Amino acid sequence: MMQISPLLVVAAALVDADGRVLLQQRPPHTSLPNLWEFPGGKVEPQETPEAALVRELEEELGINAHASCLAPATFASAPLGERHLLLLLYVCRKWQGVPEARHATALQWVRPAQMYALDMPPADLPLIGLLESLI
Ligand SMILES: Nc1nc2c([nH]c(=O)n2[C@H]2C[C@H](O)[C@@H](COP(=O)(O)OP(=O)(O)OP(=O)(O)O)O2)c(=O)[nH]1
Repeated sequence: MMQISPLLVVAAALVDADGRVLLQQRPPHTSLPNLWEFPGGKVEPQETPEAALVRELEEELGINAHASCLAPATFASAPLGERHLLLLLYVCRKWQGVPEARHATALQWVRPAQMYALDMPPADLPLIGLLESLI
């Protein structure tokens, strides 16, 4: 039987007071170039998912979120090249600081319904519907 090692990734739907969600654009020379994604990244060994997301939000956006403000929302399970992606999506409405694009090419705040018109990773598409009903 083929061995598949799942890749565990955590990501956040940061929601502002107007019900808009922050997306960041992946740089051109990465995998999934130029696509709009939820901020986040891989969970390192020995790290809880929440600690990983707190770390990624600080590294990628320079904001501080408390683990207790990360509400598990939904997940995606999808093939990703040779791997299999498990993407845990949290909703976060409270953080400190103003997000700045430290890794991404650009940031934008969008309503969930607007996400259908953006180029997002295929794994993210099933997540949009839930955000529409949640936010
Ligand atoms: N952060 C994030 N990653 C996503 C989303 N959708 C999706 O398929 N991914 C994938 C892209 C990457 O393969 C992986 C996230 O890990 P990453 O961004 O740290 O990985 P990477 O391969 O770009 O970077 P590297 O650390 O390997 O250089 O999950 C999403 O909405 N947000």
